[in-house]
Amino acid sequence: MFLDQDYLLTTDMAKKLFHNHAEKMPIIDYHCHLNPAEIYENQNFKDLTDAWLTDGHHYGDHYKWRLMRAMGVPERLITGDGEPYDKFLAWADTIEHAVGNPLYEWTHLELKRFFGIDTILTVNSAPQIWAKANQLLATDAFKKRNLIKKFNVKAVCTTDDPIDDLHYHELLKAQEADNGFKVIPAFRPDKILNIEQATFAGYVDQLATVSGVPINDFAAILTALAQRIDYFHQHGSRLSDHALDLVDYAEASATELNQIVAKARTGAMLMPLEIAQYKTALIEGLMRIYHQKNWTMQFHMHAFRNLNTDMFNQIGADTGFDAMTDQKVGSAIASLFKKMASEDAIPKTIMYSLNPNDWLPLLTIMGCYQKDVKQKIQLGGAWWFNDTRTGMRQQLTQFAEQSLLPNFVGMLTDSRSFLSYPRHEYFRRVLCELLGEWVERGQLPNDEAQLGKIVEDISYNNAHDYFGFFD
Ligand SMILES: O=C(O)[C@@H](O)[C@H](O)[C@H](O)C(=O)CO
Repeated sequence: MFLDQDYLLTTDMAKKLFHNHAEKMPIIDYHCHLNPAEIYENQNFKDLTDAWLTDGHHYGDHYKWRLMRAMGVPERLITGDGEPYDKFLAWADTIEHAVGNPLYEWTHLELKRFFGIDTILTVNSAPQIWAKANQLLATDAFKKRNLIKKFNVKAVCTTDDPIDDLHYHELLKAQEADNGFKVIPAFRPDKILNIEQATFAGYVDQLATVSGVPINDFAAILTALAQRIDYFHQHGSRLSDHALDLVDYAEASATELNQIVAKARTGAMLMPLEIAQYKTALIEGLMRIYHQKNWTMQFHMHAFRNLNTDMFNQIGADTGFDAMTDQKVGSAIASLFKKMASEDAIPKTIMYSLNPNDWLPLLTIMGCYQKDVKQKIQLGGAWWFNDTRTGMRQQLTQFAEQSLLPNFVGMLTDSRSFLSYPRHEYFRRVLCELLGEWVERGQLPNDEAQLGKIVEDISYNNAHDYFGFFD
């Protein structure tokens, strides 16, 4: 039956693995886009539209927005100034047509798990669901921090700019014992990496001011970033994240790098080679620092961002107008890791690619550099457009076929919504379903104890041990 207790659990072993092992495990959500200020302010959502579709801070769920556009919903009812109930009704109409899309299951899982609503969301059922959900959203139990607590979340990693003062992380640290979960900043230096962006010159000046490091050459950029990494480390950070939309590798001398930085700071257009040389050197410099501090580095690769120029100009980035690129990744990543391995300066690394065709090349390259730490280098969970049962099964299967799946640090929400924690349940069900199938085919022993330990480790224990957030 739809989303019943054995949903996705197609074998006896799958049922045992989920109900006896996965279900009880806490959550470490090590990559998301929740706003730390919103976590600290701990308000209630105004209504289900505020919680699901947009919270006014432009932190809305663009996964939903994308589907609404496919339904022909006018933009005013998506990111515009439409009435909240009209936006919700448009979402109800959209979700009726989202069969086979994970958002159909996620939406109804969220209604079940947060609100106790088993009714299927349709245009006809929308009024009653709107009324019941909004009534609950107004209660203390639905304050934003309580939504996190409800799912036994032990750590939330936000995505933060190097010049952020982490003020809200400091305030939340003081309340950590009461909250029962950590809010940990992840160091996301996209703005200093993206030298081709018009914002680069101004951002370098901001970085110099915040770090107190005068920046007159390339080396000073890394010195300033090292200072900010220390600041993040003092605030509990142990994790960085890089959006590498294109992945190129090109070496350069110190003189060439200084010339590239100087040229970029004038606002001049750079050549592709210059961009690749700068980004290669910056990533290498950061890898040395991360390795020295025992941090984990994440690469989010091959997003084709902001493909609708008109909409980007109107409502900005991360609004549902992205895709995946088909650039080949292997040679650049192999060159980078070969260079850094020669210096023994590869940090713990999790690599995600938006294009699943990259996963096998990446897994084979990772196998060349595993060292010292259990599963030091990992293929990241099925990301964004791959955050589906199909994508998860492929990522888990290829991870297992090329390396050691029991060492995987598991899933993350990567979400802007406080209601997304059932995505961990969805992932854990897919994992248990897959392991159960392997047992049924005789590929694995029918050993609940052995497989149950693996499920508990992938669900929580591996992330706890790998990231060092609790050390
Ligand atoms: O971290 C990223 O670059 C992506 O996750 C990006 O933020 C995207 O908007 C997203 O949230 C996909 O889930």
